[in-house]
Amino acid sequence: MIRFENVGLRYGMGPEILRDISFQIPPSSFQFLSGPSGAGKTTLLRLLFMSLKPTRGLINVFGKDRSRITRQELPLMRRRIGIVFQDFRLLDHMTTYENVALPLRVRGREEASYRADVSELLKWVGLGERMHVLPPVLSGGEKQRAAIARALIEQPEILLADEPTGNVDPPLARRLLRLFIELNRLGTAVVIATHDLALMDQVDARRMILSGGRLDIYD
Ligand SMILES: Nc1ncnc2c1ncn2[C@@H]1O[C@H](COP(=O)(O)OP(=O)(O)OP(=O)(O)O)[C@@H](O)[C@H]1O
Repeated sequence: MIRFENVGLRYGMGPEILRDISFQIPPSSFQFLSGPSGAGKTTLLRLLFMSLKPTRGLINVFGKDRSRITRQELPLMRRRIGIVFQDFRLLDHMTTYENVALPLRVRGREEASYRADVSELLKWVGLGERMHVLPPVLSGGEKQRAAIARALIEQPEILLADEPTGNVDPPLARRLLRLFIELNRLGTAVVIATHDLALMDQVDARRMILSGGRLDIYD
């Protein structure tokens, strides 16, 4: 589904943050991406989401060579990838419901065609009662779940989540993890960047560990 071959990345003239990174994300797989702070987890997620280009190596996304994907093709490809950013990136002047529905609205879909889907998804992440409030009044965990719902509304084939349990207490972290596992059971590939060892210990999943610019994989 996504394949990296000897990928390297440096920002500007800086040092190489990622070096000779090779791995595959198979369809319907579940993996954690871990490593110390500054190891390059967010950078690797950005390469997966195609918001960064590698400085060397090959990246193949859904059968296409990344270097041949045009700017025009990118939005369509990205629709197949859901991403939850570390800082959520919710729009404060729109309700939770509107935030989640936004990707569909942008595509010109009629509200009547998606209203039930958005409501159902918000109920699934436990925000049924918070649908019509603005993000500033949501708790950190609620914002996190709203961001997850927005990433899932277009039924992506792969979900990338950057420290999704970073701002929540352990019971909520377990609940979010159950949500990701359930999503994975339904067929979505999941990549969770985290340095929460306790979280990783709860699932027997593949671990991709970044350190010193290199990636080690433990299946
Ligand atoms: N836009 C940028 N320009 C220059 N350097 C950057 C940029 N973004 C990240 N870096 C550097 O790249 C390295 C990796 O950063 P990255 O955010 O990918 O690490 P991380 O593993 O996600 O860290 P954390 O766990 O703290 O979120 C760091 O040294 C960081 O300072």
